[in-house]
Amino acid sequence: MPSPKKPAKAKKPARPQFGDWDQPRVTALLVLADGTVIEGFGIGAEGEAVGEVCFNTAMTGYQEVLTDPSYAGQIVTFTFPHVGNVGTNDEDIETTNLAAHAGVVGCVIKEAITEPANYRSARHFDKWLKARGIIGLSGIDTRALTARIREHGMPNGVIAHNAKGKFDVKKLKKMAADWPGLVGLDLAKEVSLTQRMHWDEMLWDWKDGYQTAKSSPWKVVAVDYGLKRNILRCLTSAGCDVTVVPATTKAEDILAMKPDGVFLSNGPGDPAATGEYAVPEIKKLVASGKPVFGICLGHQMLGIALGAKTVKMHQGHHGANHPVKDFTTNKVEIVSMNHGFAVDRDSLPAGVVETHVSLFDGSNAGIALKDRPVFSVQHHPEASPGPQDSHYLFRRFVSYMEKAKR
Ligand SMILES: NC(=O)CC[C@H](N)C(=O)O
Repeated sequence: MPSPKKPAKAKKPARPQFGDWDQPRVTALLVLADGTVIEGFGIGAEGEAVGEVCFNTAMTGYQEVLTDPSYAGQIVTFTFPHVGNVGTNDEDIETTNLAAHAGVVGCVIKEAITEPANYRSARHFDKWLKARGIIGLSGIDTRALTARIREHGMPNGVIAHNAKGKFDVKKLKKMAADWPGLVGLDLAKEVSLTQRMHWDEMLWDWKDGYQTAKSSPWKVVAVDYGLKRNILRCLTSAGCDVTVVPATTKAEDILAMKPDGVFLSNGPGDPAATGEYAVPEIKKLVASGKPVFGICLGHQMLGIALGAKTVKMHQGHHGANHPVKDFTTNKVEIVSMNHGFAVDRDSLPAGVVETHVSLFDGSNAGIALKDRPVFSVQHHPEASPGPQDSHYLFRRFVSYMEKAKR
């Protein structure tokens, strides 16, 4: 009897392509502290990381967002669906501390990453994420996640990527639930430069790229709590000769450098937790009478140094189209924002005025001392990414230095 024909061996399905929508395989998870598990495709580095999950509504500038040290301890969900499609380059990195992995621990995007299409692109976004150790997840309904954050606040969560799709979900749930969160967390000195650095690069120009400053009459010391490079470029382009110093630098050492003004940078973590190395030193800098300008974390810590309190926000502000009103000019500017804490306006002591307010939710966006050239804003006037409406603040700082010198 003829032997029955062997059935043809079933063809193994092709290995799922990276980020392929039709493939059912789950290679990444976002596990929230309340036990919610969101399944997606892994991108970037493999591993697990815990952080606070927030959303950012900017339509451009993902590379700047992901290298902004203010995002340390956070997982960013991009509401714009196409992230990664213009690739990455070495010029759009925001952190000053290239040695440290300063910035987000994870990112969540909707669509699969396409091949990069931009003349400035040097590297595929996926490879870049991997090289920076950023764990990513794609292919989920980022609108639903955003709506959830808007309603219930920013949850703590774990982002996990495993190419084999193997996860210990119970362990990840515990990891997310056990993480104490950003309140009380001091992260500024983790991301700060550890050595002084001189800065003379100006803002990017379409024709010439980054140029070096030729004349910089105003000597500024910038304290790096997680500084963004574009802030330094804005200072340089406004005529400042900038020396960046580590977060832990003493006020005496800063003043010994004889600056015309002192700049307090943005940065990650809880402003009320930065401890002895920041707020007490800022108090001394204010007492010196020198012009002082603070941005974001610098604004919040200046607020504390002046006697105000900071509070944790419900969903925070992370985007590039937030309206803010400047009471000193009565003008509205569209700004870039990235913060989860805010200065409580009701706690502002006598002598400190509110100069700016967020027109989204009425939260404080700027303060100034009545009798001294000391001021700060909650938003990011360097706008990287974002509109440039607030660049005038760097000129305001220079005008204070001019006045102080006269
Ligand atoms: N961009 C910043 O400087 C952020 C400040 C602070 N870490 C916050 O979340 O509010």
